[in-house]
Amino acid sequence: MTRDDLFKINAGIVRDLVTGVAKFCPKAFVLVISNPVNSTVPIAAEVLKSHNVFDATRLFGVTSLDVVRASTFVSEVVGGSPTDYKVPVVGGHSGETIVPLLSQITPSVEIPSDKLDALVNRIQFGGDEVVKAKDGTGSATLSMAYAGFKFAESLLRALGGETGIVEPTYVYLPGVKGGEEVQKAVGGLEFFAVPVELGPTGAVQATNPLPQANEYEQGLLEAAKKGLSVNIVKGVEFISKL
Ligand SMILES: NC(=O)c1ccc[n+]([C@@H]2O[C@H](COP(=O)([O-])OP(=O)(O)OC[C@H]3O[C@@H](n4cnc5c(N)ncnc54)[C@H](O)[C@@H]3O)[C@@H](O)[C@H]2O)c1
Ligand SMILES: O=C(O)C[C@H](O)C(=O)O
Repeated sequence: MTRDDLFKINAGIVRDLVTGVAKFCPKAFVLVISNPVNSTVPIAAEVLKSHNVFDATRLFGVTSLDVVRASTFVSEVVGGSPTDYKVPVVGGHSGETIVPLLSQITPSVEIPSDKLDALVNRIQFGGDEVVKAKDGTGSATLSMAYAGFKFAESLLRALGGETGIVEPTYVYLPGVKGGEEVQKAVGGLEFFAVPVELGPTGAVQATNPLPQANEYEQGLLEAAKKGLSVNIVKGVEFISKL
């Protein structure tokens, strides 16, 4: 089962939960982790829009697990510990829409060219690997819990006034400061995951790491854009065609 296969079940669940948010707690911060995140976040946005309570700075798709996996798999290739590396991962949260920017790892590391394709593939399809191994009994539940906790904790710290907190997250670009620049760089897509600075009001500033992407990463981005545009339309139409 792919994340997209989950659409049929989860689209309605997310729609109904977010309808509750729109009606009863419209100022809530909504962190969507249910798959397919690429489509469930657009569904949440459409529901909130239809109730005239949409604020893009309060809606987040949780993509932290891709960054957790990326730093883990990078450390397996170059040595050290996962916590030694910060790997920007942009795009979406499924297969080829997950784009690790390995040229921007900090501290900078050299990935041997004969290991590059396999490493990128493992980062993109690590979640599918787990789903397949669990054979119908769920997904990467514990790592998802860790990723969800990590993101929620960062947001709570930022809401509490701590500064300089940046997390990767899948956001509605036109509604977040700095998002329009990213949107231009991704051919007009409305949703895309980039590192976002969190603050007392939610998403305060999206950063755009795309201009520094190398040729290899530009190729990955092209494939991601195609996949994402289909996923986003699917989410939006699920609500607009009701
Ligand atoms: N974004 C990520 O990084 C990430 C990572 C892993 C899994 N996921 C997604 O998280 C979701 C949960 O994964 P899991 O492995 O824990 O699945 P799971 O099947 O183990 O658990 C799903 C839970 O949802 C409950 N549920 C079903 N319908 C519901 C409803 N209408 N309202 C409220 N709860 C309902 C079920 O009772 C069950 O406890 C899936 O959509 C999965 O794809 C996301
Ligand atoms: O639930 C899935 O399909 C996989 C999950 O999104 C993951 O990244 O582990």
